[in-house]
Amino acid sequence: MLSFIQQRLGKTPTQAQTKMTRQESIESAFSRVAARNDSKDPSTTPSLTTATSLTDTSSELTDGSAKADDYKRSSARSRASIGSYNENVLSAKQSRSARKQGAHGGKCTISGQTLVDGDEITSRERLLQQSVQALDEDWKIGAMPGDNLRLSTSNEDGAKRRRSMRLDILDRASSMIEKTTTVLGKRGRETVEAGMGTIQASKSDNKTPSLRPREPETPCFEGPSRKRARFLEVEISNKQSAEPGEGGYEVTKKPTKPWVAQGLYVGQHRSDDARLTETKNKEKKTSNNQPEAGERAIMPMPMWLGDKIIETGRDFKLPFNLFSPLPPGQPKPDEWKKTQKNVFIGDAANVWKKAKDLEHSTCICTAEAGCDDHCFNRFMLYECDDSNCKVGAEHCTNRSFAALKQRCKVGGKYNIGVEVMKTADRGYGIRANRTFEPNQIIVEYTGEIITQSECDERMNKRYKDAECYYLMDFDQSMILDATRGSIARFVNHSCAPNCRMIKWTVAGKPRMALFAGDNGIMTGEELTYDYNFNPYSVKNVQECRCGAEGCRRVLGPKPKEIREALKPITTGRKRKIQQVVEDAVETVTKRRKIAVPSSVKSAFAAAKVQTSRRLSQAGVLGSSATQNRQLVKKVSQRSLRGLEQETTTERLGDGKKRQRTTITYSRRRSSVGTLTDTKGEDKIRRGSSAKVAEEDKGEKPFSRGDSVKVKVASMKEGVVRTVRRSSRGTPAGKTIRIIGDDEYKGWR
Ligand SMILES: C[S@@+](CC[C@H](N)C(=O)[O-])C[C@H]1O[C@@H](n2cnc3c(N)ncnc32)[C@H](O)[C@@H]1O
Repeated sequence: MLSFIQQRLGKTPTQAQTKMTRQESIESAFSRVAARNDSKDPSTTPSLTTATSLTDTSSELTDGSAKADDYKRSSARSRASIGSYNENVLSAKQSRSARKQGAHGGKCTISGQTLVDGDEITSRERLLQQSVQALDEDWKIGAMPGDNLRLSTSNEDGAKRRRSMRLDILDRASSMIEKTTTVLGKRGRETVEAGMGTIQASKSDNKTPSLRPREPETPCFEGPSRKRARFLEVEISNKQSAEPGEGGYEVTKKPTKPWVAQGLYVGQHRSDDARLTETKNKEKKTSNNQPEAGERAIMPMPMWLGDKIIETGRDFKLPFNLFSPLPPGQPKPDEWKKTQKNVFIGDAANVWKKAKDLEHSTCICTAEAGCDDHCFNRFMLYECDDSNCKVGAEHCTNRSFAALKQRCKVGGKYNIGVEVMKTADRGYGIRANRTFEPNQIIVEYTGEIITQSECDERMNKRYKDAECYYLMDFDQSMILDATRGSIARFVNHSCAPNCRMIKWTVAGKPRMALFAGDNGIMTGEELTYDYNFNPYSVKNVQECRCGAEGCRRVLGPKPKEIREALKPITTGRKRKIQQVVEDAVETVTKRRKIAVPSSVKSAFAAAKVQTSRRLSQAGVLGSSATQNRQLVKKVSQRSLRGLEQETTTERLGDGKKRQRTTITYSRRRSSVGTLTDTKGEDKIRRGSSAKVAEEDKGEKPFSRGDSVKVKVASMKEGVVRTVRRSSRGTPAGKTIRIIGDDEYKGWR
C-alpha cells in the first residue's frame, strides 16, 4: 500500500515495497478507482472499464504505460476482484447514492465521503483507508454485523489482504446463529456453539492472513431476552441436580428410560421374588448375603425371546402405573351404599356386651421378635395396640388393622389395593390392584351391626325381593349386614380361595377383614374366600362357578357335610317347598347333632396340647397350674372358635368326687351337641344335653317340636348370608341357577 501511495505521490518505491501482496493489490485497485474519480482531466487519467474476464487487463487499462507496469504487478486475482467486488461496493452507482449525507455535506458511500470538493490527497488517503477497513471487517462473533467496523490502520503483520466473499456469508451466518441463541434453549445453544466452532475452523482453513488470529471466544449472552428468561426459569429448576460442566455451563443429564434396558423386569433384580415387596426382597438378599445379580442390559432379540423366557423366565409384576385393570365402560354397582366403619343399628348397641378382662392382657414379646407367630395376642387373634403390647408400633408386626387404616388414609388405587370388577358369570367381584404378601390384610368387611330380630325384619321386608344378601354372622349373635358396607361385600366364593375372612378383636371390638392366603396375591388376581355356608333350603343351593380344580360345584359347606345334610332331600321326588325346607332343617339339625361330637373331643384335646406347647414356648405360662390351665383352655377355645369346654366337679353320695367335662360345639348360634365325659365314660347326649348347654349359655336352642319358622330362623343365623333368593327364574343380569334334585344326585 505504502509503495503505491508513494508511487502515486511521485516517490520511487524500494524493491521490497514493490513486492505487492494480494492485499496491496486490492488497495491499489481502490486507489485506481479513486484516481479515476479524482481525475479532472480525462486525458491524463487511465480509463477504467469493467473487466470482462479474470484476465482482462486491457479493458481496465487503456492508457498510461508507466502506470500499466504497476497494474501488471497486480495479481490476476486482485484484478478479478476489481470487477467483482469493487464494482459492487465502490461503483459510481453506489457513490451516487444519496442514502447517507456526509458531515461535510458531500455524498457518502459505504466507504465514506466521496472525493467531490475534498482535498485530493487527504480524500484519497481517507478513502483508501476506509475501503481497506471495510474489507477487513473485524470478526467478532458476538457483535452484530457492522458493529465492529472500526478503523484498522494496520494488521499484526502489517499486511492487508483481500477478504473472501465466503467469509461474508459465514459472517452473516454467525450473526444469525447468534441471534437465534437468544431464543433457543440449552440444547439449541450447544448446537450453536458447535456451529460456531465449525465457523471458526472454516475461517482458519480459509488461510486469509488478513484475518487476525483470535482467541477462542466464549459466546457471551449479554442479558437474557424475554424469551430466554422463560427458558431460564425452567432450567433453574432442572439444574438443581445438574453438574457443572465445561465453560461454566451446567450439563443436565439426559433422562434415561429404564424400560428400554430392562423391559418388564424394570426395578426388579433377577433374584427378586415378585410376590414380595421391594423391602422384603432387599431384606432377603441381605440375610442370604446374596450378591446383586446383573441386570439384563438389553431385551433379547425377538427370535430368542421365547427361548429366553422358557430358560430364564420368572415371575414379574407390572408397576402399578402401567397396570390398567378395568376395561373402559365397566358397569358400576349402583345400589351400593358405602360405609367404612361398623355401625350399630337399633338395639344392637345396647345388647352389645363389653369385652372381657382377658382381652386386655399384655403380650410379652421382645422388640426383636416384633410380635411374630409366638405373640400371645396374635395367637388369640387380638390386634396389638399400646394398651396390650409392650413392643411398640415401631417393632410390632401385629397391627394389621392399624396398617390398613394408614394405607386407606393415604388413599389412591394402590393403597386401597382393591377394586370392583364385573365377572363373566358371578356378578361383581373384587380384584387386587397390587400384590399382597401372605396373610397381609387386604380390606375390612364392614357394615351395619344388627340384632337377629332386626335381621329377620329386614329379610322379610327390605330384602324381600333382593337378589343377593350380604349378611354375615358376626359376634355375640349379631349379624353384620354389608348391604350398606365396604367394598369387601363383593368378594366372591371359591372352593380354592386365595384369601380368608377372619374375625379379629381390635381394641376390644370384633372386626372382620379379608386377609391374603398363604401364597399371597398377585396384581390383577380376583380375590375369593370360602363362604363355607349352609344353604337353609334346597332352593338356595347355588351352583359354584369358581372354576377351581376340585370345585365342590355348589356354594356350601364341605362335601361330607353337605352330603350328610342333604341326604333325605334326594329321596323324595316332588315335594312342597314347605316340606323341603322342613326336611332340610331337620336333616341338617340331625346331622349336626350326630356329626359334630364325634370329632369334638379329639379336636379339643389336640388343640389343648398344641396351645399349651405354644404358650409355654412363648413363655406365657406362669407358676400357677390353675391359671395356666385356664389360660390354655381359653386360648384353645379361641383357636377352635366355637368349641367350649366346661369341667365341673360333682360330689357323689358315697363321698367320692366325679369330674364332669362338657365340651360344647357352638360354632353357630344354635348349639349342635355336647359331649359329656364322666370318668372315662363317653356319652353323647342329644337333645336334652344340648338344651342344657344352650340354656347355660343363655341362648335359645331349638328342638324337634319347634315350628319350621323357628328352625329356619335358627339355621339362617349360622351361615354367611350370601344366598340368592329367587326361585322364579333367573333375575335380570344375574347368573343364578337353581339346582334340581336330579342334577344334584349326579354331583354326589
Ligand atoms: C356376597 S355376594 C358376592 C358379590 C356378588 N357377586 C355381587 O354381584 O354382588 C355372593 C353372591 O355372589 C354369587 N357368587 C359368589 N361366588 C360365586 C361362585 N363361586 N359361583 C357362583 N356364584 C357366586 C352368588 O350369587 C352369591 O350369592
